[in-house]
Amino acid sequence: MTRNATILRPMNVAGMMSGTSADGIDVAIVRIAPGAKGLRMKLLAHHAVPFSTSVRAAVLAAMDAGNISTAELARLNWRLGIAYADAIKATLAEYPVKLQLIGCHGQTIYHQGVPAKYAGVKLACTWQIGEMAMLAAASGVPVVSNFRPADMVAGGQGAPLVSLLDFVMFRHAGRGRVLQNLGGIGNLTAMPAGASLNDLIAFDTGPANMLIDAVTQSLFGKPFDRRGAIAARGMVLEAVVVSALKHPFFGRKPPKSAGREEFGSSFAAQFLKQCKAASRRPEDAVATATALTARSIGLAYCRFVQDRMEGAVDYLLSGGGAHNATLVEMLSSELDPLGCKLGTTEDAGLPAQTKEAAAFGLLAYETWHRRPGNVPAATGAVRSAILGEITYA
Ligand SMILES: Nc1ncnc2c1ncn2[C@@H]1O[C@H](COP(=O)(O)OP(=O)(O)OP(=O)(O)O)[C@@H](O)[C@H]1O
Ligand SMILES: CC(=O)N[C@H]1[C@@H]2OC[C@@H](O2)[C@@H](O)[C@@H]1O[C@H](C)C(=O)O
Repeated sequence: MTRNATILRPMNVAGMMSGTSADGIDVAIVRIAPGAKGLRMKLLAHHAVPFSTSVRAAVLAAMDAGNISTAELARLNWRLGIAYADAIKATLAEYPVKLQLIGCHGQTIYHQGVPAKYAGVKLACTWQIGEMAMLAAASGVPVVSNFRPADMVAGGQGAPLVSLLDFVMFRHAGRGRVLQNLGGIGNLTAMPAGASLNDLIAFDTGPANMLIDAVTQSLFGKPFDRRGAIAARGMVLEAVVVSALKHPFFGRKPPKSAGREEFGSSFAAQFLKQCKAASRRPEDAVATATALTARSIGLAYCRFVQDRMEGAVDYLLSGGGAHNATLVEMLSSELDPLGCKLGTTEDAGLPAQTKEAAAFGLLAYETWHRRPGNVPAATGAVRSAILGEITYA
């Protein structure tokens, strides 16, 4: 397959995402083709491959690490390369699609979207790891990866990048739409009815499942609160929610991005301490973490989005948190009174668990055609940029 800067060709592209929850790798194979009104995308296959316990532990340790050896990072980089290679092989064994390209996000182990002083200069930085030579060799097709730095060099926060897919797949001429992903971190893309790419509002909303997972693991020894069953039995500790919402991230104006750096182990430890001081029932802590996610999203919508939307608004959820019934119910209590009709991306054609992976398929397609993939209105970049680098098979 040769690369062509001007002629867009239909392609089968696999997007691969392993996110801040560190639960595993989502693979979405999409058919992307030019159409009269822009690109058209169709989901051909989706496969989720969980990380093994040891890989998950290594990823979490690297993400929350104050201290990690270079040797450990190098090994993890290669181990993740093997995990991505295994994930694409498993997907293609189940869905034998003729692939032409892969877009692999890699695993974020550090993200600092805002410049800070380091070694005599101010810089922002981000790092997604996973040895892509493994993935290219295993799949036999070129792999686009390392999407975030080019946006940051253009003055953006390097995130969120999913906004382009939100625009391509979900914009609506007559209805406002908010796309809310509920991964480890939550993010939203808001599009007023008939919006152009420059009219988007997009930013990270704070923790989605990250805190719920940490609290559930610590108090119940389970990696997540399946369907929100534990939270449903608990009572929300209002004072703890109010205190947690004082974290400066929530009040900061977009563009903004977050990660375990803000809402990882030390935030969870402090939150748990407050919950334990307020109640002896562990399910109350899970309910309170779930309420914090819902409340922070409601507040973000009020503060940064509502003014820009007119008329009916579809609020479409995606990501693993869309399966948490208690979280969805709490979100509904926050958002219904603000005129938002809650649904999932599935209602508009893309299953909740596939959206982020599909986004990296689209971004790879754009890079392959030497077209920009960032949305400056979302990341805060001063210009658009072609994202990523290519590893050939
Ligand atoms: N059935 C379920 N019930 C409740 N929660 C669930 C369920 N399935 C998944 N989740 C939650 O979704 C999380 C994974 O979501 P997802 O894969 O969308 O996140 P991610 O891609 O790792 O994160 P990010 O989008 O921040 O990069 C799990 O850690 C869990 O908390
Ligand atoms: C640095 C990084 O990996 N950020 C992720 C993370 O997970 C969710 C949220 O924080 C989002 O900003 C981003 O991922 C999605 C795919 C994005 O860039 O749109």
